[in-house]
Amino acid sequence: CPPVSLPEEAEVQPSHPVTYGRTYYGIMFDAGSTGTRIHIYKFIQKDPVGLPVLDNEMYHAVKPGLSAYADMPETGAETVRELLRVAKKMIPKEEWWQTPVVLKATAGLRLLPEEKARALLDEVKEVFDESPFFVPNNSVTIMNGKNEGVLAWVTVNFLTGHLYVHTRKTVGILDLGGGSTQITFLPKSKKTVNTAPPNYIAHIDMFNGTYSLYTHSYLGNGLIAARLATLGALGADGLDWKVFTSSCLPKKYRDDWTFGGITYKVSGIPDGFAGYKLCYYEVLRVVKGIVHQPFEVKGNSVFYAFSYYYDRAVESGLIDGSRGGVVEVRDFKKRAKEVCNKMTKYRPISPFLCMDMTYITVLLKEGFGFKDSTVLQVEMLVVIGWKTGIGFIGVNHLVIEFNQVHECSFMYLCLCVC
Ligand SMILES: Nc1ncnc2c1ncn2[C@@H]1O[C@H](COP(=O)(O)OP(=O)(O)O)[C@@H](O)[C@H]1O
Repeated sequence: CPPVSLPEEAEVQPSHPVTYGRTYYGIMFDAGSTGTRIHIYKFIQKDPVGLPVLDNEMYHAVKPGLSAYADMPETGAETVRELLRVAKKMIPKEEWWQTPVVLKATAGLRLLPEEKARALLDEVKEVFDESPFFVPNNSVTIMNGKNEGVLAWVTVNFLTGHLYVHTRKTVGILDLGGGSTQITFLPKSKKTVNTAPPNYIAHIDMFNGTYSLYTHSYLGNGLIAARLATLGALGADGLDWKVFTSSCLPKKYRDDWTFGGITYKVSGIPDGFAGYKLCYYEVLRVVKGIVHQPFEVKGNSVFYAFSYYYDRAVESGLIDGSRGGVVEVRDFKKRAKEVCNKMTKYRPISPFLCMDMTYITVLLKEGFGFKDSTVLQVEMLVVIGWKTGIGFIGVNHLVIEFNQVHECSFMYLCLCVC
């Protein structure tokens, strides 16, 4: 039973290879804060007037992300070169020259000083230029947070069958990355739009209409960046000797922990206290006064939550990893309390599980202002190319054509590899 319903007009393509028609390939890199991922697509154009459809996707990932190489941009770009080797193996040689290669970086590079991010992008561009693939203009860029949120919204609403002409009933999205977190939904009430900071409203053109979405990307509020902020390690000096402590960590825990290429000494508070309550107040500082509460979020909208919401919900046993599941905000809170108050039991999973679960709880409740009873659909979004909108998306094992919405004028949706 697929976890999402199909759009009414959607036609699911059989997964067996189609052997006729013209074949195209496309390469998309998702340069996230915690890893760099390559998606290699094979498209087949069945008839000369139609859009190409997805026949196959190949995926490969490396850790850490590009931002870990902030001081060694050439080494960072080498990770991209390695991944391009995979593409060379997968794509027939005679197709290389017309296979576009694109890289979109997200929060990891947004968090770096501009000149360091620039150096990384330049090195990657050089690797692209040296490759036999087709390098379109602006093929190596940082995607802005607004587009990241909007694309995720388009993706999930397409998959859940909410994207059609005159659509009104849609679902919201909550994406928790390593460096940033995004919230996007289509407000039902005017008050949500009028009370939001103006730059939180994105106007998108779809199906010859304009939709005003509430969307924001909070840079530094991704799960891993929030750990640093909770520990007070964000932008700190004296990293050689300082030990960053937290009551969200097991008392006897002490280790080196690396994020974004920087290593931090972190520990619990050996002769102090650990547990949910103290942890709650520690992580509250990372959220309070930073995250805006949209007027409407207290209502009954449906939200899909993915990325680290999904990862942690699975790890803490809230949902089944193969199916995803429906949870209420209070379930995250209940599980956070349990994990924090029984840290030794959960330590083998991750010493950070208490901090992470508490952060998720605080972000949802104190940050966005969700009620305990708000229902979240927590899914693994195996998104194929959502960041470039190349056009095909899958949730769990379901892969759907995206190109029936091509009549829209939304640029990402309309971008196709041809
Ligand atoms: N192809 C993918 N399919 C499903 N989840 C993914 C994929 N790529 C990344 N993720 C999830 O995204 C999260 C990490 O986000 P990341 O992209 O590294 O951070 P950011 O968006 O803040 O730069 C993790 O929860 C990871 O499981």
